Amino acid sequence: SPQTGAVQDILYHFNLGTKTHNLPAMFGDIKFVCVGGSANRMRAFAQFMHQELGQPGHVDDIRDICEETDRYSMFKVGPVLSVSHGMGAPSISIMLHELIKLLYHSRCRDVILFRIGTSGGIGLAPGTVVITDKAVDSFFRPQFEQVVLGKVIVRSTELDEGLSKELLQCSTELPDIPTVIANTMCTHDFYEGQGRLDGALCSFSTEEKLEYLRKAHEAGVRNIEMESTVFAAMCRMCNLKAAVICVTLLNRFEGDQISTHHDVLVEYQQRPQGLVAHFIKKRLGLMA
Ligand SMILES: O=P(O)(O)O[C@H]1O[C@H](CO)[C@@H](O)[C@H]1O
Ligand SMILES: O=c1cc[nH]c(=O)[nH]1
Repeated sequence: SPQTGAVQDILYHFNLGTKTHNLPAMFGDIKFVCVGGSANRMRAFAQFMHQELGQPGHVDDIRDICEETDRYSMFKVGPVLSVSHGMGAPSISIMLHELIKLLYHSRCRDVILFRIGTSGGIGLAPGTVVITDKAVDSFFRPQFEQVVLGKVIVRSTELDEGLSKELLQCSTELPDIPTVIANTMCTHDFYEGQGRLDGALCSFSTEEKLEYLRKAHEAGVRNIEMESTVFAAMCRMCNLKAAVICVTLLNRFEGDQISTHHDVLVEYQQRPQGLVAHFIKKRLGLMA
């Protein structure tokens, strides 16, 4: 970008900057970045990684690097950065602009990014982990459209196939993480945008909903969430290896409401985290 070499760069939503912080000293050793919607999940993931990597100190001492702002949360555990991105494309897009600049200013090399999230499944048992093959839009196209200067720019959402396969291999080495590689549909809404009948507004019938989900299934889509296309597109444009790993909370052929018990949902959310932790430990040569 023409501006990243400027005298000062302020990463406003992180409350970090090149003049105020020694970014290479703070982040220069980062090799893995994990992102997900919720700040609490990303804190829990950092605490989990702290244990998994046998880091010194107490988990309760892992502080939110962005605590001065409540837009995003960020935690660092050795070579792993865990960052929240909120819900939807605009929120993750802003975060990724600043994250990618942070990695650039910190002179990080060979970083892998993972989105560890939740999703609605299509024809899968709840709790199944989906590693994204193609991230597709609501028309099942593997692309992300961004309006720039009043014009639509179309970017490819292709992800790293080798990385996805390596993650699938990791899932076979762990107990109780049913995992598939499949297409993920990214929408701009949780309710009507995902064909839900239970929003404040609904403009279609049950049969029309099911027909859309069937079409998605035919296009190889097995889960629906709200950030994968922009995440894939931005990482690809910046030559960063990336993967999307989301657990399904329900089977959308069977309903719209997420009525599963809270404890079960918490366990489901830990599945992508366990998978990525296993991958990271293998990459770091920490497996027995
Ligand atoms: O589990 P996270 O990462 O929050 O992501 C999913 O959950 C949110 C909707 O509940 C959307 O942001 C969707 O993409
Ligand atoms: O159905 C779901 C569940 C989680 N996240 C989504 O975007 N959709």
